[in-house]
Amino acid sequence: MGNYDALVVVSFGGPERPEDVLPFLENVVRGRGVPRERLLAVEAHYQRFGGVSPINQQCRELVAALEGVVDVPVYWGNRNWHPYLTDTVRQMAADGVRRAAAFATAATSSYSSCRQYIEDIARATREVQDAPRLVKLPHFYDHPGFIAAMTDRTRAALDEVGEDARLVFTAHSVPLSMAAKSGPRGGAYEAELRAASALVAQACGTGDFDLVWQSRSGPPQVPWLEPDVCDHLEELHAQGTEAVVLVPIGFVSDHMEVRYDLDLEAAAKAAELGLRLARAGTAGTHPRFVSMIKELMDGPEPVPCPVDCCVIGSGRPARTPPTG
Ligand SMILES: CC1=C(CCC(=O)O)c2cc3nc(cc4[nH]c(cc5[nH]c(cc1n2)c(C)c5CCC(=O)O)c(CCC(=O)O)c4C)C(CCC(=O)O)=C3C
Ligand SMILES: [Fe+2]
Repeated sequence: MGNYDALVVVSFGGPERPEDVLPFLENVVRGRGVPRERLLAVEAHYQRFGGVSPINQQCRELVAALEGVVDVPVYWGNRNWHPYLTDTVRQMAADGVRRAAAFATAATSSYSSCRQYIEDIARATREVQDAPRLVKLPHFYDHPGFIAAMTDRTRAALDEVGEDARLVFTAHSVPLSMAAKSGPRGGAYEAELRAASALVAQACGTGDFDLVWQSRSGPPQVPWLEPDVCDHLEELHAQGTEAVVLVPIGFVSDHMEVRYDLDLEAAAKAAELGLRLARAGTAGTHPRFVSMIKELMDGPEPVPCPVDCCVIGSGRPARTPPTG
């Protein structure tokens, strides 16, 4: 059983001032072969929001909600921007924390959504003297708490746009090479997202749904998961679909990918096509999502991922296209 003396939320991080946007983006893509044009395009997304990513405020709200539910101190640290996980772990050590549960704000298996958080945790505990032990809580893509929260959000969107709407689940695209290497046997990223989507669709009374991808990055010659959400809206429109609910099943809060790529880009595409569109919320601080985190802490000690699980080559997505 749990037996933790603290909880730490481990997240992606984001800038909160215009001048921090580019340094943040450079942290995210360091060594990943993302073209400069893509970086500058994404910089413009952040600047359109005043240089403020919504993700940090959402993490603060999750921490506040957790403080009302768990009976140990709750900390928060990021991969790509302040507060950095290493600084948080240093504070935890100073506070005398010895063994903490680590909740990463990503539900699925893949290098980006799991292994990279394991590496972040390992680096932070290595860099800090007398660091507490951090135990990463297990994946939760099919946990009843996550599914209940997403079902509630999806039902609310169906109420908004009409029960006849088609359910279109979306998640962050990743390179095909990363998707293939996810989970202990490969292919887990897509399989887990499809399983979560099916559970939410079923709870909304349908077996009929699509799973599509968004926020593609990387060089154009490297293949990523498809179809893209906007292309899919065109396809649905061509087939006579009149209403769509977009469900961001691959994200746990309404951060920049959701606000920009869905609420601006996909919404503009739907308007152009004359499709009725509603976007379901993310789990955020839904009470069932928050209580799920406590349940994960109270559950059995998680079995660590196998050492080669979700590892991609040098630990990075392929930078050159496959040949042949
Ligand atoms: C699977 C996945 C998740 C879900 C799991 C999880 O949540 O962890 C996720 C979440 C997020 N991704 C985010 C932001 C970005 N992701 C980028 C780039 C990339 N994402 C990738 C994958 C994922 N990303 C990949 C394979 C890349 C290519 C570069 C690389 O191989 O690493 C870039 C670079 C610019 C660009 O888009 O090209 C940015 C700015 C934010 C914060 C948003 C905010 O600020 O509110 C969040 C929560
Ligand atoms: Fe990302």
